[in-house]
Amino acid sequence: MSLDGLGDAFFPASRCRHEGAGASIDMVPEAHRSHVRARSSAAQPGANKAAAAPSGVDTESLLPRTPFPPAQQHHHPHASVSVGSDSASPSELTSSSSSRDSIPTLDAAAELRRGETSPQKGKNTRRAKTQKNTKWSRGGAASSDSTGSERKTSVPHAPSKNSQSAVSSPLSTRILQRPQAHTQAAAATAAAAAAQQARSMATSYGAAAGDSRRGVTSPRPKGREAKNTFCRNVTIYGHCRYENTCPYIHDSSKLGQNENKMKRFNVDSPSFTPLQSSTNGTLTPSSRSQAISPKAANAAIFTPKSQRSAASTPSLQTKEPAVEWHPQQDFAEFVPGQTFDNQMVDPNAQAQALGYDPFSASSSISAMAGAGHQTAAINPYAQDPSLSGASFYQNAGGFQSSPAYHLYWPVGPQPTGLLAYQRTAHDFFIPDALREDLQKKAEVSRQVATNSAIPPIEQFHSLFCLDTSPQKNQSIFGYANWIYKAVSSKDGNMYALRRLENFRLTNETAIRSAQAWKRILNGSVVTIHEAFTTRAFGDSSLIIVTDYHPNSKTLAEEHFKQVPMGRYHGRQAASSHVPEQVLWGYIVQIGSALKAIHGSGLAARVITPSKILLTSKNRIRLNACGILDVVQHENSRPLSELQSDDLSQLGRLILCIANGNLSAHLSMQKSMDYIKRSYTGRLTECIQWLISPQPNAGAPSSPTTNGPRDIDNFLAGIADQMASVLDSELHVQDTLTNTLARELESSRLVRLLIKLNTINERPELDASQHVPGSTGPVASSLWAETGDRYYLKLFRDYVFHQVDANGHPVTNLAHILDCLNKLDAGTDEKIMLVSRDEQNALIVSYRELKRGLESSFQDLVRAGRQSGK
Ligand SMILES: Nc1ncnc2c1ncn2[C@@H]1O[C@H](COP(=O)(O)OP(=O)(O)OP(=O)(O)O)[C@@H](O)[C@H]1O
Repeated sequence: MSLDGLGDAFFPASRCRHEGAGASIDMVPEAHRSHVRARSSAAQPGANKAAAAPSGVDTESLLPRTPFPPAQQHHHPHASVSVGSDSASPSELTSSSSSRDSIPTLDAAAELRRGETSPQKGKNTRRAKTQKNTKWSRGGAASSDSTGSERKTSVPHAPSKNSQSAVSSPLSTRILQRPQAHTQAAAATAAAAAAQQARSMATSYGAAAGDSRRGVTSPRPKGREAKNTFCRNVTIYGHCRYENTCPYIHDSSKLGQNENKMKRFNVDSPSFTPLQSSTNGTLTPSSRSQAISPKAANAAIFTPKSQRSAASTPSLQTKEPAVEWHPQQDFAEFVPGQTFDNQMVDPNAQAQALGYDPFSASSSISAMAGAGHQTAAINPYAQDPSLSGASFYQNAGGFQSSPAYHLYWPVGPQPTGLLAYQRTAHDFFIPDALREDLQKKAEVSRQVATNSAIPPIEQFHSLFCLDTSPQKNQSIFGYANWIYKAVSSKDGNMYALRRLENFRLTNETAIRSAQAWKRILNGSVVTIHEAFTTRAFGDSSLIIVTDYHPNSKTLAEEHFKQVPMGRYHGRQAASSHVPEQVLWGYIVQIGSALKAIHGSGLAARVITPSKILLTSKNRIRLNACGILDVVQHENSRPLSELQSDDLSQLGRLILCIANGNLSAHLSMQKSMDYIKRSYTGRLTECIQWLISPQPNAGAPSSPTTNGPRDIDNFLAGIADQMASVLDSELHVQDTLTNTLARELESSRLVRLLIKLNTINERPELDASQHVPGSTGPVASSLWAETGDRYYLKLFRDYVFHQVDANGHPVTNLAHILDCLNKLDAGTDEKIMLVSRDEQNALIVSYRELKRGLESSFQDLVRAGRQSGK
């Protein structure tokens, strides 16, 4: 355990190092060094020469002149440091934890000595030699390589032989820095002792040493120091054999009461050093560079104050390597909303917190300790099986109201002159017209008739009548016909069922003629699936099953609508001019349909405004094809005649639409005059060619006029218009593709929101479920309120619950989209998350948040799988 992190956390300025005196400075923990330097500098400007001495300078000779004794001046094996303990200045730092001093100075002591005598030698070798030859020698006579500093050596009650190498080095090193007066006294006392006695002391280390050391007693600690200093023997050996006489504290609880209540900040303040899970699953202290930054995944567990309890968690002490002794206080769990004082007076709770490591529960989290962002292991776009059960239907089973089409409708003029990076809210969503069209289709598709008396037919159920008028026109098929929307129980799809009332099937082959129409798969033809007769309606009805195109209307409804109410009831609505491009679009689409139909040896036979569906803007489909083949099976005309009639019907259709009059073909000359006046000669010529009764009239605008009157010749004549229509359709396709790509972005954010809401404030999942191999008691903190989840909770507030300076809600769509997009990308940008009680402010990056989101969600998925087993 290094104190570097702690030192950095509280004393960032102490990071600067003095090159020349590195050995001596490294003896002192970072925090102490900073303080000691400050004090020394304040007391005597020249004091810092020791620290600032260049390499090669005899730092030892400088040390005794230091007016203010360094932190290691304690005469006692207790490594605790109380610098300037008689000062109550808040800026003073008091280290009450002896452990902090002991371990970091072990190697440093050797470093110092190596620098003094034999820089070439290895650390361990040098340290052993120091202990053997110089440490316990007194007066210099007994030591062959005693130095001035070593003659000052004085170690009161040494702990034990076995621990000599581990403990004596730092002690001896500290003695090097004793004040001049004290060392001189020690030297005088030592000079009075015989060399044999000195050797005996060196070998009988720990045995009745107190007597022999009385002559060189260290200065007794000041009362307040002793009160505030924990006995090092207890911390190292578990007990102090001199407890009755030892002035230091042996009860850790008293330590907290005596000292920590007085000093809010000191080097033993709760550590911000995160415990990182290494690859083998053990905890290691974070590196110096990571001391204060709250790395989301690996930082100490965050437990809101309200969630924290003293419920025990397994101790980490048993996991620690024997040589790395960690003071319990160093591993305090960071609890938002909890003051440092509270943590300090409860060392047991902190010790219990050591063993609790929610992060080791997830293998994915341990991967976070790595420097790389291991996103490859997690595919955020993969379909989670846990999500597969989600309903696709809005308001399914609940109250159904009309979709809120107005939600995104632009109010007022659109802003102009936006810069390249500026967007309006509408830029993030699909165009309003398309969205409304799709939503209406979905709404119409779900329409059901309550208390419907329409019976199910074969596999079709939930029949819903699509007819808009109760008056049925029998002129087309010779039968009254109705059309229903129905759901097939075979495949669950919706179909349109056209029923011809009172149809009597006299010839079986008649109904088989519908089979040929099943092969017509053209984008401009409503596909026929089957035909059958039924008596489900109480009569003999012919049923033609076709594709269902929700929210479509006929060309008759589009261009020849009747005014339904008022004095104009029944009258044809005033015609509006139909653009020529629309007419060409109709011609090309129907031409394409006829090409497919005629190519299959069939004829459409019904090309009339009421039997052509407009399924979306300018998108038409021939409807009710093949019905006449069944109904007029025995009175059928020659195919060539029927196919030529298809072209004539197409001509009349365009003529009527262009004139805005369903009976325009009855006054041909007048209607053609209107066409000539209102449209180009190219369209006029095309219409004339279509309605011309001559069988060999050539092709419209074709170089030769001798071609046959068929669909191929017709399409060749309008090739230029077909290319134009094809190009506009390609543009439409591109636009839709871009819209789809934009929606893909929205679906990304929806996935994020799903995960975020699945994790946030989940009440039932306890953290203890995710500690693999945990034998300790049940963790007290709720899963959703700790670790990564706590960050994510604060992030949710940051994104959605922002308020302005007056506390009013901020509903900034740009902010929300910005945050979610950055979270999805996992950027390195850092944000500050503030707890709701404003007692904690955490700085995290989107990258860390993303890792936490993914790992937390994986925790949930795993927990769900486990419960399913
Ligand atoms: N395959 C279909 N999919 C969806 N809606 C359809 C389908 N076929 C027809 N419709 C709708 O059903 C309604 C009635 O269609 P239909 O073909 O009966 O026209 P109509 O105006 O009633 O003509 P007619 O008076 O000659 O029966 C129209 O609004 C039409 O849009």
